[in-house]
Amino acid sequence: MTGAMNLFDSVSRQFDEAADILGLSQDIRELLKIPYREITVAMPIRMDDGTLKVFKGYRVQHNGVRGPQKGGLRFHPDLDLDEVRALASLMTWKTAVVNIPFGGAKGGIQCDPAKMSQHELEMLTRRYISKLSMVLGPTRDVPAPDLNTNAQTMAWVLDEYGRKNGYQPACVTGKPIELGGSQGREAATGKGVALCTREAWTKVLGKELKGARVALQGFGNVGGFAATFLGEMGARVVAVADRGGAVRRTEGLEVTALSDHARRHQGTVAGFPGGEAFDPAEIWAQPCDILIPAALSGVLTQATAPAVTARLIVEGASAPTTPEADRIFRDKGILLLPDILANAGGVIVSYFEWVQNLQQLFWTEAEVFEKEEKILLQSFQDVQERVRQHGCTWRVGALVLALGRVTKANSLRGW
Ligand SMILES: NC(=O)C1=CN([C@@H]2O[C@H](COP(=O)(O)OP(=O)(O)OC[C@H]3O[C@@H](n4cnc5c(N)ncnc54)[C@H](O)[C@@H]3O)[C@@H](O)[C@H]2O)C=CC1
Ligand SMILES: O=C(O)CCC(=O)C(=O)O
Repeated sequence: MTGAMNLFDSVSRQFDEAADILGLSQDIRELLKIPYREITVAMPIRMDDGTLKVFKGYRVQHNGVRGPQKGGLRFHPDLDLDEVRALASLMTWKTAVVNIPFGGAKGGIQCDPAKMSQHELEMLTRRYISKLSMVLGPTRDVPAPDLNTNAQTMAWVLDEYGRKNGYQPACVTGKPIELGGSQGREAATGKGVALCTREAWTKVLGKELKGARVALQGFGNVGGFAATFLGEMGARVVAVADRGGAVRRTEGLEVTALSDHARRHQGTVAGFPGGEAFDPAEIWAQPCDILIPAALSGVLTQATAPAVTARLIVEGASAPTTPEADRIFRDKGILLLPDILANAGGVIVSYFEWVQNLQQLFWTEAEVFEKEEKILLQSFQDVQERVRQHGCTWRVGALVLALGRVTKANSLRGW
């Protein structure tokens, strides 16, 4: 989805920039780049109309030197092994940036959930987990929600894993509260995006958040909650695009009404009466101060980046920016907060969910949000320190921090 360069090459290029700063040797680079394990599974499913369809699923466990491997499960028609590999490596760096005791993994199924029934999705999720359960588990690899998956999907994961292994709620995070999920996990990623946006906008750029114009691609779990929290902080959400359409309003969209509309219209903002419709492909050119990609990978490219007028970009999505677009933003003086910091709120609260499950404890939402903010703000400062020290971008600064922690763990283990 990144054009000429595949996503893993693109992520590897970013890795090399940070590895150069740290002076990492070729063998250590190889050790850190090559995933521990990559699995492809074929899943035959009897569809509701009686036909048999074979789906492809993937799980890449990139690195487990700092703890069990951790990362989401995504459903998308264009998903392939290369994309999952790239996203798995980003999880290793993300858990290291925020210093939680996990490695990195990612998985998914090549399917279009918009064209499938709940029953078909349940069968497919169960088949996927049944094929992979021997490499999953609370101390091995712990899945979570990602693009087009949610708490219900994680409930099926819990149930299917439990068939072979007994009831182990810590085997998956992002579960419904009723099944041992954590308060605050659903909103956690969007909350983290909003907190990072606030820190960068007010403390790094020295601007007022009240009235600042925000445009978002994606209004699902990440984009929807990010918009809600930023609205509460006084920002103006002026444009939102999703798979179904796009709406804008210079004076600011009413975010609560927009969320209600999306809930009642198959998750899309299309047709919202409180704004003007526009072509979703035009989202990057919308006049705004803060731009938040919160949907797909590889969407900010050499072709789309020149149109961006924002002063700050906050990556809610995983890997939305290609290296070419990164360069364009740097040259234009646009500050970009990378995914491995900006959207880490989700995995931070997944860590809290795992901890609560292992201890059979339940924390309140206020406790969860307070702890999330503490870790995220510390990580923000840690990255900022690397940026100052090396005069680099925030992406490279975050990677320098992460690679430092992972290589240290490697060497302590004797590698
Ligand atoms: N859910 C989580 O906790 C985390 C998610 N992320 C990342 O955030 C991104 C979004 O994930 P979620 O919000 O969980 O997914 P979601 O499935 O809840 O929402 C996805 C949103 O993207 C929109 N979208 C899909 N295709 C589109 C297209 N072609 N053009 C424009 N919009 C499109 C959908 O309409 C929807 O609004 C992904 O890149 C994911 O990796 C990162 C960290 C954690
Ligand atoms: O909550 C988690 O474990 C990981 C979510 C995820 O896939 C991500 O942060 O990109």
